[in-house]
Amino acid sequence: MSMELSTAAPDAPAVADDGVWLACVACGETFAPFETVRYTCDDCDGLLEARYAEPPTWAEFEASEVDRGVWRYAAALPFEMGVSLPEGDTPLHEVPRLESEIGVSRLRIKHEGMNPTGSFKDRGMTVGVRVAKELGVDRLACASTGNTSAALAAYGGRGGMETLVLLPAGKVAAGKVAQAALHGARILEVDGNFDACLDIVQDLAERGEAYLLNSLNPFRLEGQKTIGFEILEQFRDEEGRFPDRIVLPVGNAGNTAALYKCFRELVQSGALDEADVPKLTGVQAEGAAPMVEAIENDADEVRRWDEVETRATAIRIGNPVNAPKALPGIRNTGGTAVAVSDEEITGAQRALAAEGVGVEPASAASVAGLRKLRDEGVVDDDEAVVCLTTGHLLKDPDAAAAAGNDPESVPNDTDAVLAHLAGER
Ligand SMILES: Cc1ncc(COP(=O)(O)O)c(C=O)c1O
Ligand SMILES: N[C@@H](CCOP(=O)(O)O)C(=O)O
Repeated sequence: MSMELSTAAPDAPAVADDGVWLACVACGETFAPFETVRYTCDDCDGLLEARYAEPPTWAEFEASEVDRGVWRYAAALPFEMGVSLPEGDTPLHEVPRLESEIGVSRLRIKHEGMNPTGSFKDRGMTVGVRVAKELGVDRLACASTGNTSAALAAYGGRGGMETLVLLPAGKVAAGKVAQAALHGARILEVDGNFDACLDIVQDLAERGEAYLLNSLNPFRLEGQKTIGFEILEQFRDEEGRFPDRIVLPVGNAGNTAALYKCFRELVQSGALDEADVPKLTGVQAEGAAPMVEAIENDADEVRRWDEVETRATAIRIGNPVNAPKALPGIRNTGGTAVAVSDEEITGAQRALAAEGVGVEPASAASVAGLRKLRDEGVVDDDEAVVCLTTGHLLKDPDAAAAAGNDPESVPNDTDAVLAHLAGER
């Protein structure tokens, strides 16, 4: 089964339902999409992806009844509408000071922290929960470093379903645990890292105890694919040109896989020239960088890291399950991957915040990675770049407080406040 950028649109197999089916990216076997719950290939256990008889065109998006957000791109999704809050339509910020400091021809920040629960996961959940309804399941579950659990709890709650989230104990930022709790999820804290939580959730799903809504679920990635459509439309409207490169943080590698799928579908329909496909450039924290290791070693598979650590807890992941989809995405678009230190991440978080863009640490990894690749000469000064920032600053208030200014105590008196500001004590 080809994961090449440029392949002809596939003919619909007999199992297709209204022009949609699931295909194994490893062996090519096809499956009916909504007949039974399935996450991986029955034959070889490979990853599945949704396929469409008609890949999408810009004209279909422009003709959409929904004028913004994820469901504007329904022509590229398995349904016309999902369980929606609504999500998507996030801003593409200009950051002139960072642009000139890093030294690229154009830099924009796609701030996915502006989604309803504060991260890109909402785009996946609106589709994933819709599919869960189609399949008739009643309990949804995920493993999470935090954001997936917040989105699952909100969208599952909205859909009137039971939600169960497994978190690595003590390793999830406060804002995210609070979201999952208030949106009504049952929270299980596991004495292990995210990858261990995902192993358990996969076992639960295989035993039919819950419907898994991590990015191993191919329909989650269909929703996340709309980040790509939106970036291309926003960037093109603004400048009449597509970005040369999209830089993004990588954890479980779902977004990398989803963006690559977006580009492949547009190339298939003729909506995007292969030469205009942005270079997918992944960034990981040094303490959790198995994808970077695989790219640097030109390896076909990613080695699972059992010990992972980083201040950017959202990407504290050692076994990126979407690697078989994401590695071709990086390679076939001419991109690369780079690891950054926690200090570099915090520096980028501060620089974004100074321009009014508040992001959580994992999100700032994209900007830290761009800075590093520019310093190393991997990124050219004439490139137009979009950095994806994946989650909102308030997700991790402790990290924000630690990276920001300390509050100063002053007396309850205006003259004393003025004296304090003038440097007298
Ligand atoms: C804020 C944030 N950024 C980045 C990532 C990594 O995204 P992906 O797993 O799609 O690589 C995650 C979760 O994995 C996240 O929560
Ligand atoms: N950062 C993620 C990790 C799980 O990723 P998923 O995309 O596979 O759900 C999170 O927020 O939990």
